[in-house]
Amino acid sequence: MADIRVKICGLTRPQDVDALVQAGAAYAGFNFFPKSPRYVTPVQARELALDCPPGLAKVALVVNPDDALLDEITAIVPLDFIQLHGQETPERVAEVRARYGLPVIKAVGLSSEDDLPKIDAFMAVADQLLIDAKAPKGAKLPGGNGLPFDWRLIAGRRWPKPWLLAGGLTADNVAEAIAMTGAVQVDLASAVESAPGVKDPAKIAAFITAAQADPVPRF
Ligand SMILES: O=C(O)c1ccccc1NCC(=O)[C@H](O)[C@H](O)COP(=O)(O)O
Repeated sequence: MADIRVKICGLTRPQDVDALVQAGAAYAGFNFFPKSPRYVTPVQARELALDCPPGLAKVALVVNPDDALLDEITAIVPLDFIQLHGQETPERVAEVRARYGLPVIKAVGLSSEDDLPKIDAFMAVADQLLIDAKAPKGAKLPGGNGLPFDWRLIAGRRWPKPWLLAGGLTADNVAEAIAMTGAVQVDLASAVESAPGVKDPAKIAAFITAAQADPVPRF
């Protein structure tokens, strides 16, 4: 079994936490973006986070949050990471890290080579990066759109900090995505749902099995 760590984003119900634990996920993401079908209030997230056992890291996903929102969330939700998934600057990433004393995962959206310099800029200040597909123009959500980016953009690249591959990953394509990019951590939201915001335990288990399957040797 390959040592691939899986983050599932957008849990909304207690049974979602159970499904992650059963399947062996490494990270559970709680989404605080109000327009998302995966949105949870801080009070709901607290209940879910309290159900997470040690070994399942709890991540708060926020989009361009002000301090008031982060104060509200961090006051009641036990967290292991803050994930910044908007247009935050490197300076804001550093500020959030310092103010809340939590490691920050910064999402970076890619659609072309022009986006690659952002990776180095955020590597310098964030604890981890989440390398995702850039949301299409006019999309309602800045992430969680179920769309992959061209993995060849990052094939063969290596960075000094941990990172997660995201964007349109499914049980059918995750092995190829890992083989092409060298990712050891992967993140997804939509492909493990039966409807937007409703996680499906069978899809979660199938995805994690596929992600952690030993790679087929290529001759
Ligand atoms: O999932 C959302 O609804 C969402 C809303 C606003 C900002 C980010 C959001 N998701 C971020 C994630 O970390 C997703 O897991 C990532 O973008 C991959 O999503 P998917 O392509 O659906 O697997």
